[in-house]
Amino acid sequence: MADANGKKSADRRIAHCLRCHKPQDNLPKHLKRACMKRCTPEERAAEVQKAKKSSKDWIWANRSWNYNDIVALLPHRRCRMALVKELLQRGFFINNMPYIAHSADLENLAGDTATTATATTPTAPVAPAEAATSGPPSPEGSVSSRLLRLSSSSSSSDSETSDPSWQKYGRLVESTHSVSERQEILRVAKTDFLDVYRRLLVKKNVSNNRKTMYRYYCEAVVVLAHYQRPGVAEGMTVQEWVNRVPEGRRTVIAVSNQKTPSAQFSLTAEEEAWLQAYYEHIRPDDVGIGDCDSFFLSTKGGPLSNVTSDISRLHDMFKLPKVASSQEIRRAVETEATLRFSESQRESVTHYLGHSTDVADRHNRMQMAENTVTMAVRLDSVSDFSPHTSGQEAAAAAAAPSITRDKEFSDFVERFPVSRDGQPPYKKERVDAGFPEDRFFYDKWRGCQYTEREKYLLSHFTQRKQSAMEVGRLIKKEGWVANYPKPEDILEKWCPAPKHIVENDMAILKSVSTQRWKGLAIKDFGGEKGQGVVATRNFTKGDIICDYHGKLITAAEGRLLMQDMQDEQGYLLFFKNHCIDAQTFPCECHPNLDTFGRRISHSRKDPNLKSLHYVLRVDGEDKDVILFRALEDIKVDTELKFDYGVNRRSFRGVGLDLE
Ligand SMILES: C[S@@+](CC[C@H](N)C(=O)[O-])C[C@H]1O[C@@H](n2cnc3c(N)ncnc32)[C@H](O)[C@@H]1O
Repeated sequence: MADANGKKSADRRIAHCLRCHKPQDNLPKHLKRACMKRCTPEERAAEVQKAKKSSKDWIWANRSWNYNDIVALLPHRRCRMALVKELLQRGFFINNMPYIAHSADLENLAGDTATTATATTPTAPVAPAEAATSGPPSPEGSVSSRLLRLSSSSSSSDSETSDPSWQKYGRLVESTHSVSERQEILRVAKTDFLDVYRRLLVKKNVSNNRKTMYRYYCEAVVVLAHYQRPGVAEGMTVQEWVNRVPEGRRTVIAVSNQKTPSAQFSLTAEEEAWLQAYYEHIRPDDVGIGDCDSFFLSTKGGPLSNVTSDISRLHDMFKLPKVASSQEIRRAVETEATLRFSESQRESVTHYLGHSTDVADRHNRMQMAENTVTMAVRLDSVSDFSPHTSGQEAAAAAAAPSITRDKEFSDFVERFPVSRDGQPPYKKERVDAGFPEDRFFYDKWRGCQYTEREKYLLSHFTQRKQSAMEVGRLIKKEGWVANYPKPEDILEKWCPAPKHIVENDMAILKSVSTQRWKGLAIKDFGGEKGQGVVATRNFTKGDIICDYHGKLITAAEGRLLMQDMQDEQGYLLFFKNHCIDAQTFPCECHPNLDTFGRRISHSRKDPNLKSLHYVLRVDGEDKDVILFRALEDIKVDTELKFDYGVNRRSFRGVGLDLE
């Protein structure tokens, strides 16, 4: 130990002088000669202690950065990567930095600095504003081959590749991601998984294969994201699931069965919702005659016999190399823990990983739940699974039922109302307002915004399903740069609008009023049939095509008119106790137009339109309107036809398409 007089000591360590801020390899000597030469030995000794404590505290608390915090501080990627590079060069550690981000970001950074540090195909962007979605696995083979590689062959790369800090960076990437590497399947399969999840929530059809993939993924969450033995997923019972305990922002599940030592792990609200979706929407289909009590069921209805193989199959499905054993991932976690945590924390890690059989006896249940959550949160720093939830993912999460945090979130949105065009609050604002500093509410807020934007986009397409390009144009017009649905997703979600929406849709009201309907043309078919209407663009089933324009009279008046026409229906359309009379051409209100509705032909055998009654507020008045909806997808050039509900007599016996 160095003493205050600066005598040589075996324990002399470099510490910064807190007065001149310079590093000193012999601080007592430095203080005596420079910064505290007029002070007493006791004062210098106290200063040395203070400086040492300061060094120690700094190392404990400040040498490691969380990549997510850097993202919050520096949303702009270039600035962020410059800081990341600088921090790494200065020997800081950065946790939660997905290696995929390294590759892509480094590539960009390399561009900035005219280096050719090569990174293989990035599969997912990572920053929140950069829409995190996992793409297909890189064709380049093994996970490690996809880790950052610094090229040494390129001529222009010399400055960077020979820079030892870059090489150090490369090593760092490889060494810090051994756990996250093993979790790659969770990232790669997540988009597909969430797609099934959303479908389950809205009760859309999901194929059996996709359901199986979903179950494999849930098993992988338990084993790869929560480091549990496969036996835990195999042995977990419905009873144990039902009795899960909410604890803070997480949910704790205790599993005790003969297959494996007792285990307890904690899921985030999102993960809980995923497993609940399996439980509610997939598992019931697999329950066999035996009514097995296991939470996860094989498709034959029995308990799972080999979760390791299931996870392996999940890797096959996404063309990823076979996963390492769950034993290995737990070992990797322990190694990380050795580097990062104190001794007592490491002991808790061991318990969390289920290595100890006496966990259940050591604390009461609540205490255990609390410890489990603390441990799980701590272990999050080891993993980079789900570091960023994209808007779409967050929307799914926001829609998901959760037994935790709902109340808190309503306070959050009261404080930070969700708006279609606003921004979620920064971390500082969240913390200042008394909310947790993690991203849970932030992500959920973005999820709600995403849902609002989705609704907004869908509301624009009441009359007909647009093309992806048209949706894209609207998104661009709104000026959204992140957290918005893909046009293809909007198209997939599109469905014919319900009556009350149609009746209040401004675009439809306008077309009814002006009689300008797009995508239609009147064509002369000649002969007895005369004129008809053809599509000049493709329509989708459910699209509103046009109305039957005419004068509204009573059905009795309509029947009188028919008698005058020898029972021919002509241009009269009956509905309920009413009739629309379109005999007069041109009509008084549109003297220069040949309106489409009255020209549409009849077909009982093969109609592609259906007439429906609506009450629209046209020019300030409620108006009974007959709108035509497409009964099927209609291709360009197809003749439009609806069932007049008439017989041969009404066509003077010449109806071609009559029964
Ligand atoms: C509402 S109008 C349709 C437009 C009419 N074709 C025109 O040229 O103005 C109804 C009349 O069209 C003719 N029509 C409609 N559908 C037909 C069909 N499938 N075959 C033959 N004539 C048809 C009948 O003469 C019928 O009375």
